[in-house]
Amino acid sequence: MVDLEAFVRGLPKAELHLHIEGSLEPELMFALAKRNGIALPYPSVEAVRAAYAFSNLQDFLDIYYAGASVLLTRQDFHDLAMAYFDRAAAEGVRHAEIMFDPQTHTDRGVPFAEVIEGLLSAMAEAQARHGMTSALILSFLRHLSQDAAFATLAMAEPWLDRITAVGLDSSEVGHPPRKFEQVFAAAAAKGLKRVAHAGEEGPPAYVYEALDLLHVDRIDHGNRALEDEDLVARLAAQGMTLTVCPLSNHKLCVVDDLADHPLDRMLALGLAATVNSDDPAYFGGYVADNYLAVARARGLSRDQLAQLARNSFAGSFLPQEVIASHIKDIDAYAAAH
Ligand SMILES: Nc1ncnc2[nH]cnc12
Ligand SMILES: [Zn+2]
Repeated sequence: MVDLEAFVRGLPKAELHLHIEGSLEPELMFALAKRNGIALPYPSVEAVRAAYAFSNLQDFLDIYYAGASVLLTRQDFHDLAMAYFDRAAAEGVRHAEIMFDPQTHTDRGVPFAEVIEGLLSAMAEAQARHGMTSALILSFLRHLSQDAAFATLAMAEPWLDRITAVGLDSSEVGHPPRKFEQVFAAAAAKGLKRVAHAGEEGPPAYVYEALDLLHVDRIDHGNRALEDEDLVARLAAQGMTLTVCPLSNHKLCVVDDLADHPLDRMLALGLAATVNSDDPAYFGGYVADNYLAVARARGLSRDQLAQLARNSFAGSFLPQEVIASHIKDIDAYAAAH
């Protein structure tokens, strides 16, 4: 029997909650800053890492947006995404649905085309190099206006056939899903799927709004849904996928201690929970690290880990027959290990 780490790394997985800007490692941040002649407010890679101590979501977001300022050209976005795909492929990720925040870049004068063309070329290379499939989720920044989100959707128009879904991220409290009801309806009318961060720091009411007003296909995080029994029952009955991010939850103080993480409680309640890395360069681990950390902290069984991996494909936007084939691979892997 292989050890737990080897089991987790070999387990076929999909990653459903990954901000590509959050995979910018300090080493690449420095390399891109140099390439683009940008001065960073940190003297070294070690100083950047030392700054990654957060007491809440906003603390993190301030540093995350500052870090993204080194990304200027399509080559930068390509290199960023390739670094993620290479790492993810090496730890058993067969499919990744990655979020990107166009407004973080277009508001600095970086053309939308530079961002998306760099990401799309990396996605094609990941398929060729690793046989890894991927999809793009265009995320609106919720601290900005719905009009700004509409302008972003308009910019994306020439690429809509290569964008799978829209998402909603950034500062949650004070920016409820209802603020984006019309732009999500417009995205749905264009055939896009919908996801939204809800219940990370925001109350259960925001999860209800994501369901009832944004008509989401997945909830990103969803931790605070556990405060409302009726909501839990509804999410379970609907089979709504929750993209849970254990190391992020710990680093952003959504949970005080990983030993108190509710992941296995979610599974026991019948929720379709999955494990994801959110912003791996900032939170200290990629997806396998998240599986491992929560498995150790909560004493999860290999059956539970395999269930989480099945949930990741079942909650993806892949065609049903492709999902079924990945789940067959997980069944065979779990039986053999
Ligand atoms: N965990 C998170 N919550 C909200 N917005 C984000 N943007 C990047 N990571 C995020
Ligand atoms: Zn996130």
